[in-house]
Amino acid sequence: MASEPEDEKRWEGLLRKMLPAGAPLPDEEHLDYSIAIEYEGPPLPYDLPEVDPVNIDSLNLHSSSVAAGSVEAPSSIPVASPVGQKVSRFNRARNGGVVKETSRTVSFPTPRTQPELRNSREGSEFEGAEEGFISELPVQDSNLEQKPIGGATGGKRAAVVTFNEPRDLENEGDPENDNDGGRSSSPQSSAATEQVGSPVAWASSPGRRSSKRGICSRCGKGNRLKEREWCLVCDAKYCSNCLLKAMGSMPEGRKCVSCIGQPIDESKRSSLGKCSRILSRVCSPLEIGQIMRAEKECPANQLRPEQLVVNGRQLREEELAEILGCELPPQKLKPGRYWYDKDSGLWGKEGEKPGSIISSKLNVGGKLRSDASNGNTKVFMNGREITKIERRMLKLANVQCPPDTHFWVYDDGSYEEEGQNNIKGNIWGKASTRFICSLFSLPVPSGNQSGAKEDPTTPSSRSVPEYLEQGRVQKLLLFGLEGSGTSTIFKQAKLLYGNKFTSEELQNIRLMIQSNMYKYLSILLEGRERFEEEALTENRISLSAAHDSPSVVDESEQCIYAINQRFKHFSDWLLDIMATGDLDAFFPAATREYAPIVYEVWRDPAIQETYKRREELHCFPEVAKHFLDRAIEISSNEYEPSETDILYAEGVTQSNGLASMEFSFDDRSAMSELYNETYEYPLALTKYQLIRINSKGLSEGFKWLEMFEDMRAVIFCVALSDYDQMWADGNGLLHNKMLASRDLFESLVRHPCFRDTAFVLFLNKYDAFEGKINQVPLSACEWLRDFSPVRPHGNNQSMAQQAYYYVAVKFKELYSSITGEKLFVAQTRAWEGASVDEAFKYVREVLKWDEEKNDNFFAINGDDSFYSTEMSSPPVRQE
Ligand SMILES: Nc1nc2c(ncn2[C@@H]2O[C@H](COP(=O)(O)OP(=O)(O)OP(=O)(O)O)[C@@H](O)[C@H]2O)c(=O)[nH]1
Ligand SMILES: [Mg+2]
Repeated sequence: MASEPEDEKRWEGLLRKMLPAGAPLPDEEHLDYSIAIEYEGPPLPYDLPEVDPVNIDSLNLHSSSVAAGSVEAPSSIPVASPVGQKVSRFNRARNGGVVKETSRTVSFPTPRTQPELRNSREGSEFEGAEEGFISELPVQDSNLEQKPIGGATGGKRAAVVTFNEPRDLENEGDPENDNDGGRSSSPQSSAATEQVGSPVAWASSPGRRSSKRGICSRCGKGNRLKEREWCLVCDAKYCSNCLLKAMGSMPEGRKCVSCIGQPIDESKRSSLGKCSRILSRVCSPLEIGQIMRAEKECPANQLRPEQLVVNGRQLREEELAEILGCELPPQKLKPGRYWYDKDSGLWGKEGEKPGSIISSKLNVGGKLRSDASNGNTKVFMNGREITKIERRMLKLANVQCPPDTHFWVYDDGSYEEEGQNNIKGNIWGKASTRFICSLFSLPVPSGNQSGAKEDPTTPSSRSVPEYLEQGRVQKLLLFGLEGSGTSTIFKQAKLLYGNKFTSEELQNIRLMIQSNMYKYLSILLEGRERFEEEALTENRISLSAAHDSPSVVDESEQCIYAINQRFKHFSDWLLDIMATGDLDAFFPAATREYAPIVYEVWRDPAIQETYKRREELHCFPEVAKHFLDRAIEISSNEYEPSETDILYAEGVTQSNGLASMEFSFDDRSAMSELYNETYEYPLALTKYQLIRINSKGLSEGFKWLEMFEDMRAVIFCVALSDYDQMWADGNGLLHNKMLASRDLFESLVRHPCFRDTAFVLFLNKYDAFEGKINQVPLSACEWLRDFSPVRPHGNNQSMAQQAYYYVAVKFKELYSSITGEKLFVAQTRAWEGASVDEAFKYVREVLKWDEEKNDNFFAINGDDSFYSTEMSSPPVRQE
């Protein structure tokens, strides 16, 4: 850890660099807070106001009007200064386009000057130097940032989750106000409210971080892309150069020297003890270890009992100690109002479904109330009326729960009806129930607590404990119209990110492959019948035209689509089975028995002729050949699907199409790679849970979607090559498949569950699209009929690219017309691992940017026309 003398040395060195050679070092008291500005821009169409060198406040400065290309004379220059500070240099050069701060000498920021400093940051935030870089990353809507955070404009969620009333409503909605808004919601004011003893006062306030962006509170230098370290108490933040000077030896973790001893800003509690990248650059791992420990353990940063209300009663000192000291305490406890069921150990935020299961039998807070979680199901668990989602989970777990049922649930999950003294079972006993709980963010007891034996081969039981730590897993819902490629993408992600297929899953996939083989063959046989009939009819017509009499030739002999009697019997048998939907009844027994004939039929010239016309066959997938060529091998008992087979097998699971996996990847973003940031200190990896649902499962009016309300993002998958395909809806009506995809997408975007959820569009099957676009015009889909490609060299690639962008833009326009937000688009070829990997990394970037947008850390000011910018910028990902 840097000692104080070392700090001093560093500081001295800094000052010496700033001062003219040989100048004496001023003592701290006499340091000026001075600003030097250089304007490097083209001649301005107005004159910069004369500056009173003594009092920069005479300028009445605002931001935003001076930027490259701005022609409107601003009433002011984008610089404001601390009240009453001297200007040492104010330099106006006129040969560039931006106002740029060149140097500052600063004194220690005192608590009084920090909020004032924030004003001065506004000016230099649009430096514009990184435009090229920005275009490589998901660019945010420039209009977005002007929206009030969480305002009524349909804006997305603020990144900081609150479950109490915000402290300062006035400032919260208005980022502009936030120049001093930080002050009104500053720790000082929270400390004052705290005296009143209301935990509400400690709620996180989404507005508080608003407009501070990337300007260092100490040196005033700004760069919207560089990271800053925030003080845990106040709104000040520091660049890597100023961090150590401003925060000293950090005896209570990351706090300005002047904030030491003060309670932390509760919205930052979740970052306690988590090292940031910037800190890992300026301190050694040993120092970081000490700082992080101090941050987590020092008394000033601890929760206080009065900040927690449990079952309607504020906690006492010893109760807080009991909760924090128990075997299974609530994770990431924040100030607020909670309910606690001491019999089952269920714990949740007041008015909400249970969030976790903690140790039972703790004597804390008041008595559990029936309306604790605001349920309205008339089903009661230990006296609490449960929520709808809990009731659904119980139903799926086969627990009978008609209205007016009163359960008694114990901490091991066993339950009985009240007054019956007869244990009926264990709610969380089955792996499937725990799986459902994990999908719907309902807690399950941890392994040793539930006593339930976990089957280590099921994905659910392996991953469930991870979900207990709420907030660590980002849920991604993967969805799309039938055949769009969601299961291929899911499996690809599973292979990519180290999730092994369990033996049960492999067995499922094997059966799927074997049964699909018969499906493919039946499509061919049906097509063959049709082609044969057509050929014969044509033949008859031409013969009768030629001879003016009915033909006497044996027609079937001549037709290329004719098959022999044995195959004909087999064909009739198979098509009958397929028609009755009874295929599964024959498996797996029939698999081996019929394998030789399947292979023979497939090799038959009539079937090969039919295969040549596969484009005319409804729902005949490209992968069919891959499997039919190996019919005998696939049908054998020893067959184990290879990775390619797994990918090509259509589907993930045989049953309901619901599949889930957890993964994480290196958290370094493209940004950090570009900045050559090194990770000397291990950073926590973000975990993702990818949930894939089958669109067929949604036939009941999207009822299921309600279960997925807490998704971090929806990944909507569209097969690009579907633009000329037809698709039959539930009523058998045929629609263009791209249109059907669009409509499905629209219903999802409009669905209330996803109002605050980011969307990423995967435009899949680019390979098939590339192959098709020159044969079939994009206008085969009426929605895309306005596509008018430029044909510079008539080359396929550029045509496919143009068409791809066009489709992307159509979806983006649709999305933005509904939400006012930007849709992010990635191109995928699900069969290629690298392509899927890139797409998921893109999702990771989008989520980071989405978070930052909500935090309003970075203000991105960009031109946002769909055609000019988007065609070259990554909201549509380029390959
Ligand atoms: N050419 C090509 N085919 C693909 C691609 N992605 C998936 N497919 C194939 O398209 C077909 C449908 O893909 P699936 O992953 O099963 O699609 P899905 O969304 O799961 O569809 P359902 O299972 O019907 O709900 C399969 O035969 C895949 O092998 C791709 O990028 N290019
Ligand atoms: Mg599938």
